[in-house]
Amino acid sequence: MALATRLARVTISPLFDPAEWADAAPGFEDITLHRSLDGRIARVAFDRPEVRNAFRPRTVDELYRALDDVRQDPRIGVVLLTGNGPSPKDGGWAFCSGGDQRIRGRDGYRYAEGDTADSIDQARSGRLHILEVQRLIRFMPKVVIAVVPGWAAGGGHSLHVVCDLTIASLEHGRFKQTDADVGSFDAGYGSAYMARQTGQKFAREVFFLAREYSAERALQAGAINAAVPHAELETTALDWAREILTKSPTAIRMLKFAFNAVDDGMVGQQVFAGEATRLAYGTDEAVEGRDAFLEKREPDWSPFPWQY
Ligand SMILES: CC(C)(COP(=O)(O)OP(=O)(O)OC[C@H]1O[C@@H](n2cnc3c(N)ncnc32)[C@H](O)[C@@H]1OP(=O)(O)O)[C@@H](O)C(=O)NCCC(=O)NCCSC(=O)CCC(=O)c1ccccc1C(=O)O
Repeated sequence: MALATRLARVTISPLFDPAEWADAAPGFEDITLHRSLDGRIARVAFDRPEVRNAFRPRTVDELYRALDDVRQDPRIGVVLLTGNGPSPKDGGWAFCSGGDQRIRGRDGYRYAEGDTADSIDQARSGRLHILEVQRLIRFMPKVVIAVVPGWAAGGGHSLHVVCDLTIASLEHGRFKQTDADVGSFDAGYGSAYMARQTGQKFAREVFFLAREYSAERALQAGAINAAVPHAELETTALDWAREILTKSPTAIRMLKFAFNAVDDGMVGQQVFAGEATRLAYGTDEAVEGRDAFLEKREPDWSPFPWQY
């Protein structure tokens, strides 16, 4: 979007309550990142409403940086992933409409100075690193809530699927898996994990027919957690986030990785096991093993029974 148009937008979204959030993190062009005033909730938002929040490589780079930043912030327990809006062009709302088709090349999505194919940087190869963002969401030990104010389409649909929870606007939330319309296919979490959530028949319908579904229909299918009045979307998401923050961080972390493990194969086991090992390091028994090594003596396991 041209700088003048960006400056002309006085609020990033009517759903965004400035009283809840500290100043935006600087340095991003295609997304916004805010932390709640108490620093415990992050709001990461696509900020390309004029193209239904489609992502280009720069968007994905920024999204990865923002999510990794909040992943490493020990104060943050919940991340709201959403889309700013509405579109200044036609008032339409979007969570995300997937890869920006204007700069899609034969080897993935291309870096470009401007918005269109004529400004593609020929020196850089195409990317499909939204999949890296999917993995970051999947493996971060925090709850990620997709807050869907409008369209979740294509790769944007996949992103909502991979988030831990989804809350959508009753009036404007729309779900459409357009991959097969544009010769793309998310053969990973976007499809297989969706089938886990809703069952094979509905997931195959969503992908094979690429129809449009309302938030109410998505709720009925078990694809989302809640459909709420548009004006209450972000306040509801904040309420859910604050409720989650009343829980034990360790319990939530272990639960997320336990939910993941069954579908993530040995990587899922590894992630869960890594957290279990860290917990075990906190015991006197593990401390004895470390100390014995450092003191060049045999470990004394006698104080530690073979628990059952
Ligand atoms: C989202 C729509 C259904 C919304 O329809 P509507 O409300 O009628 O709005 P439009 O008039 O169509 O759109 C307004 C405006 O936005 C432009 N636009 C919308 N989406 C895109 C987009 N994705 N890229 C570029 N531009 C977009 C649109 O052209 C209009 O511009 P004007 O200049 O005003 O005319 C509808 O817009 C729609 O269907 N959009 C396309 C959705 C789509 O097909 N997305 C790409 C799917 S493939 C993908 O996402 C990447 C692949 C990928 O990520 C992936 C690949 C492999 C494994 C995993 C993945 C993964 O999914 O993560």
